[in-house]
Amino acid sequence: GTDPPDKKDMKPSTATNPENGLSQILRLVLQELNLFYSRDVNGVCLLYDLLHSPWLQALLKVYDCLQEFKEKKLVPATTHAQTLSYEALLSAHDTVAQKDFEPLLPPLPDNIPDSEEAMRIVCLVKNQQPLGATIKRHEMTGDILVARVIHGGLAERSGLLYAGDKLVEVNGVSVEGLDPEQVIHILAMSRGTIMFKVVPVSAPPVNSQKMVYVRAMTEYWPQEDPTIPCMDAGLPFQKGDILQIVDQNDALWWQARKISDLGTCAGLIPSNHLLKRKQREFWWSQPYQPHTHLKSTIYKEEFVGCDQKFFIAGFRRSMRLCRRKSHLRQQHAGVCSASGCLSASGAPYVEVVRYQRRPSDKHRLIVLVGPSGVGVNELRRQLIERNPSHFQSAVPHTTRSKKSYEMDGREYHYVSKETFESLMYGHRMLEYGEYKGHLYGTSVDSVQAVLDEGKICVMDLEPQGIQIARTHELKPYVIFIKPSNMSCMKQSRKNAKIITDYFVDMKFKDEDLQEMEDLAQKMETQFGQFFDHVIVNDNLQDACAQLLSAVQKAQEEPQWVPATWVSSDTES
Ligand SMILES: Nc1ncnc2c1ncn2[C@@H]1O[C@H](COP(=O)(O)OP(=O)(O)OP(=O)(O)O)[C@@H](O)[C@H]1O
Repeated sequence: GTDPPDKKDMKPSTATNPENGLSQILRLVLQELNLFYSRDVNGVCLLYDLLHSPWLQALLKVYDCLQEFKEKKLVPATTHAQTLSYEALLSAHDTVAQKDFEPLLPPLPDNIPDSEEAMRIVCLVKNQQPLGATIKRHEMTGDILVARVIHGGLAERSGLLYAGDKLVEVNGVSVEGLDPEQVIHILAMSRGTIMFKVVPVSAPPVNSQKMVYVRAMTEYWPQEDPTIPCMDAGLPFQKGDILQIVDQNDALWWQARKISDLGTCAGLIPSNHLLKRKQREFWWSQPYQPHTHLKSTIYKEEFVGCDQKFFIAGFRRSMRLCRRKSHLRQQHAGVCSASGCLSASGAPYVEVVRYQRRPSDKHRLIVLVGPSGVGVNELRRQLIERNPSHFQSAVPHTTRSKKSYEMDGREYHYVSKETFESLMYGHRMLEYGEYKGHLYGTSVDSVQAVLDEGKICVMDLEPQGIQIARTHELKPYVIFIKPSNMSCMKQSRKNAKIITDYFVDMKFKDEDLQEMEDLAQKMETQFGQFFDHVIVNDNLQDACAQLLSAVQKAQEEPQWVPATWVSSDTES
């Protein structure tokens, strides 16, 4: 026949690629044999089958691999391994591979009753984590029942314990007549394998609900809630946390995980209904505390930013003072309850979905919120200044008359009181207030006008206005500008001046900084659930860079938004 493949072909670089070497040769031989096979040459079929056999191919691959390692100078991992040969390694591998590492379970007890099918023996191997099930005593029968099985816990993963199963024995000890605490004690004392004898619940609960994600509009601390069925199983959360609700079977206690911690076992949280009830009870239990007036004497000058045409709108002194005044009024009136502001509907949880803005969608409104003097306007100004053709403020409305140097639609939209009020009562004003006998405010339409131009509208809003802005048409992304700690603020605001009503620039006093810190804390407590992002404004440059990056992410990356914002888009 044909010449064997020459030596050069037979010595391919096995050291670099074990796919070559002998396997390569085998492939070549097979190719050639294929020619004979089709011509039906005697004995060729036999040889063909032999060379095709999987064991020979596998053997050759092993040989190639060994050859590759033979050429390398292998360094033993430990001194003990120095004397190991390949054979010893392979034999060790085989011994380990053949071993059964499943836990050795104790034999089933002999005294299983006749009604055997009514009992289930469940063996769980306890490790560091909790068993992930809670128990309770049946009020009438006194039976110890599995109250709930926590998602992602050991019991749930075993698939052998269900809520409603009746516990008969734990590690051979009858639980009849015992308190749940005594059973817990037995469990706590047990190590390794725990054997439960249970009477299975007749119809194990099926969780047919779809998994939902919610934003917590309030905070919850299981340690402070004496009504939680099992404190250790509770999931604490803060305002604004995104939770994955995995089980809503119980009307009072749901099971949830934080999206920042999805790998863990779920925890108990009060259901929507229960949490609402708790908040009502808390609210009524609070003694009446009139809100203290926030003394704020920092007033800014009328002509700030007047010479810089692109950010004239929304930076004017009257507008800012009016905004501040309205904030003080609302604080004084106690618009938000002591238990904190919830969503517009008062729901403690709001269903959310991931929203990714498509390039054809309008930009999301960027709302900056922060205590007076923290630098909201400074940051907004710097952002717009960076790229005025991309970022813009909304032009506010006012009922005051236009000054000679002003232009309608540039500094303000100058409108009559009637027009202003019709916008107000028609819920077209995101914020409004009165200053020196005139009305000032920013309308939804002004914001829309910026968005319609394909720009990003950046506005400064008092926190009370956030809820009004939270609509599917604006899809606001709220950034909280927060002061850093007092000592840092003293340092960073050393040369900063605040413009007062008296046309004299003044340095920040310690009281101003303290007031800012207190107000920031109040804002976070009352409105933290609405904040999509928080920036600490210590170093101005850093804060500007963070703002730019947050604004870009808000527009380009998926974000959690209320589900209604997205479903309204689909419907319209
Ligand atoms: N990180 C910072 N470092 C130093 N100075 C700052 C910083 N941020 C802001 N400032 C200065 O602090 C002063 C107050 O800031 P700004 O006018 O932006 O306050 P504001 O939050 O808009 O308050 P208001 O509600 O009174 O309008 C300004 O002079 C500003 O330049």
